[in-house]
Amino acid sequence: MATRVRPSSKRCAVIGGSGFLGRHLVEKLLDRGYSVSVFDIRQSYELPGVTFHQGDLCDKQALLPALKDVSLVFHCASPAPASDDRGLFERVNIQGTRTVIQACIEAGVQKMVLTSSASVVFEGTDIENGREDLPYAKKPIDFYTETKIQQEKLVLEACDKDKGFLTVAIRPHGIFGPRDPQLVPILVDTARRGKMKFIIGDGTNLVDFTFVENVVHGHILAAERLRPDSPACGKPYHITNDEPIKFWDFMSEVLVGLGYAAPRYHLPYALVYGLALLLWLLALILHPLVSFKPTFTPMRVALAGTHHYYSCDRAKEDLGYKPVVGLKEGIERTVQSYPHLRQGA
Ligand SMILES: NC(=O)c1ccc[n+]([C@@H]2O[C@H](COP(=O)([O-])OP(=O)(O)OC[C@H]3O[C@@H](n4cnc5c(N)ncnc54)[C@H](O)[C@@H]3O)[C@@H](O)[C@H]2O)c1
Ligand SMILES: CC(C)CCC[C@@H](C)[C@H]1CC[C@H]2C3=C(CC[C@]12C)[C@@]1(C)CC[C@H](O)[C@@H](C(=O)O)[C@@H]1CC3
Repeated sequence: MATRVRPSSKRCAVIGGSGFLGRHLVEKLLDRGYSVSVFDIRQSYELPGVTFHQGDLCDKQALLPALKDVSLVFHCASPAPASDDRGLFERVNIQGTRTVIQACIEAGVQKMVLTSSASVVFEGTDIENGREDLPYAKKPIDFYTETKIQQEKLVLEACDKDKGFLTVAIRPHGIFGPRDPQLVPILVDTARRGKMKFIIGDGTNLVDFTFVENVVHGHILAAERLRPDSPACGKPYHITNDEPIKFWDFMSEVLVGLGYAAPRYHLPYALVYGLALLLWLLALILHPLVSFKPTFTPMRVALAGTHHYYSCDRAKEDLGYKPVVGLKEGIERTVQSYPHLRQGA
């Protein structure tokens, strides 16, 4: 009888490895002596020690070669939240994740770490020091969040010690850092269009922003601690900088660091949220005739005007997690990394 070769524990695959978080994760894995397969719908760089497989994660036949001899899979692919395309989110985050799980089991993968999001419990109202036992949002604030909830449930439910397939989910919040295509570029674009003069609400709401290297550290700890006897099996973990900051202080530090003025004038939260909702509805109704994407979506306004910070005590206790880069240093390194987004550049 042919014996199955057990994949080497230092061989892993990163699905979504061409993305912002994915590439930082790949770089750290290489530093730690892993050999890495990247599976992504696009290839955005080349690195020695990395094998690229280009394809859609909804296609099992395309995935299987990337998972050959791999014992550990990180799944950090998702369509960008700004696309707000319900069909795409459902296809990739829900059906695609089912396909990823099936492909992993078929390929003999032993561990899977999902990048989920702390937003799976966020409904647009205050969350202060939220723990992982908060219920999933009953009314998720957008299609992205709705499908991230389904995705997390699928992955955690697939954890099966008897079959030797272990899963865990990492829930980061507000990832920022060099090469981020989202937070800093959108912020600067909004400032350049003269729309970052206003503070939504009283400006005292506390939020987690998490430097990308801390998120990577949380993923690797989870992967390395995931064993049949570990409390991490089938569980979600918040990973943050553990330094909640006022949302508008964070925005101001980044803007000022890049040479733009900090927002100064206050607008009532309910007014801005109502306007954002109206604009979102208008964009939906007019979609077949004209296409426009409002900057201030209900999700962004809710994130800008409420408390949303999370406890990472569970990650500290079960995974030995501790942030490796403080918020101040993270902001400085991020600002330095965007010379092309400076005022006047
Ligand atoms: N950026 C944040 O603030 C944040 C916070 C919490 C959670 N997350 C989660 O982290 C993960 C990574 O996010 P990111 O910010 O690096 O995004 P990103 O857009 O930079 O990376 C996502 C990657 O997924 C790939 N991808 C998308 N659809 C695919 C498909 N059908 N098949 C194969 N590859 C596909 C993209 O090409 C891209 O390279 C996502 O799951 C996201 O939900 C992000
Ligand atoms: C126009 C201004 C009011 C705000 C400009 C900055 C925003 C573009 C970002 C501020 C907080 C960010 C954020 C996300 C996207 C970009 C912001 C809205 C996420 C929604 C991206 C997806 C993640 O899963 C969410 C998470 O749980 O971490 C992010 C939350 C913060």
